[in-house]
Amino acid sequence: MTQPEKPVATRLSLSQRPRRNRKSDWARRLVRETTLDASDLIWPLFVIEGEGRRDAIASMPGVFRYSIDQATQAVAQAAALGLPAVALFPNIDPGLRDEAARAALDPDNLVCRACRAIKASVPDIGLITDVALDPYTSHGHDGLLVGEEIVNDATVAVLTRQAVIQAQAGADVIAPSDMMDGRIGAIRAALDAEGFENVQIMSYAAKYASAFYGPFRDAIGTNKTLKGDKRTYQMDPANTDEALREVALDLEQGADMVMVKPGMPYLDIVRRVADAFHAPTFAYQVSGEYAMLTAAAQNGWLDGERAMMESLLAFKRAGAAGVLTYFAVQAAEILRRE
Ligand SMILES: NCC(=O)CCC(=O)O
Ligand SMILES: [Mg+2]
Repeated sequence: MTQPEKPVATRLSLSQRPRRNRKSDWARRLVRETTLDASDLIWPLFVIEGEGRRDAIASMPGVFRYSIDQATQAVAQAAALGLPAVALFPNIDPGLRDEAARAALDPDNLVCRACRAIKASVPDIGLITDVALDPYTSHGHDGLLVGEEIVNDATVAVLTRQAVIQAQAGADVIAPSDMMDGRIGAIRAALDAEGFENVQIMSYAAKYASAFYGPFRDAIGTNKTLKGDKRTYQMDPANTDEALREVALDLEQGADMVMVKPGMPYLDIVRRVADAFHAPTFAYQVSGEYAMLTAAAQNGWLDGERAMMESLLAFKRAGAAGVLTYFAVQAAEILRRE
């Protein structure tokens, strides 16, 4: 066999060598365009009745449903790590779910009690509550079901009341995730009329009918009850201009912040929304995204920490002001260490 010839290197005459700016850690830090900070992260957490409970969620390893006492402790820890806000999602007793979502309007429901407890012991963290009916309906939909239809305007009337009750319980930010038309304006008017003009609205403005919500439905217990799908109110994953129209409407109606959901598969939408409106734009890295990354890491197929931090940075690079992520506490711990 003949020996392969050794290639002869000639020095290329290049005026630009982009690798120069990558040659060392300090050089990379010097030219870095995007940074990630604990202040960019919002932690969604699940609450459940009882005491001393931290129930594991099988499809979301490392995520728990907390009874109010445990949630309060967990939120105190989140505040100490510098997280600016948490978002509460209740797992309501199945016996309290009905067609009319009555428990959503009970000022002593799980979420309202959790708000009061958290506000009393961790006053300096932002408290975001979810406005939608899915945790409270027997059919698992975000709105009222009449025949086969999720009825818009009657649902908005309930959501408006739900928002006021949450504000009364101490919520700092109302986050409607239901995708009914006109709910932002109706909620803004009701909050103002009740003296809550300083309560913010973070609108789930472009929320897609996505397969990536599966583990969340395990967490709040709607996977088994949900009848049909949510395609008559959540957006078609094929659409992008429509997201801009949805965001425009919510901003006109009084949204202070807007959200795109899911996150990673929709970074193009985040970028378009951020560029078009220059309004605080958030992304929700949803349960299915968390589950994928965590499962791959647990199998040793991904470096979990690096993949997590890279995914969070990607939201910032796409133009997001911040990210709702189940990784918030883990990521904040890493950021503190660095
Ligand atoms: N309204 C909140 C959600 O639907 C969250 C979905 C997820 O994390 O999969
Ligand atoms: Mg809308």
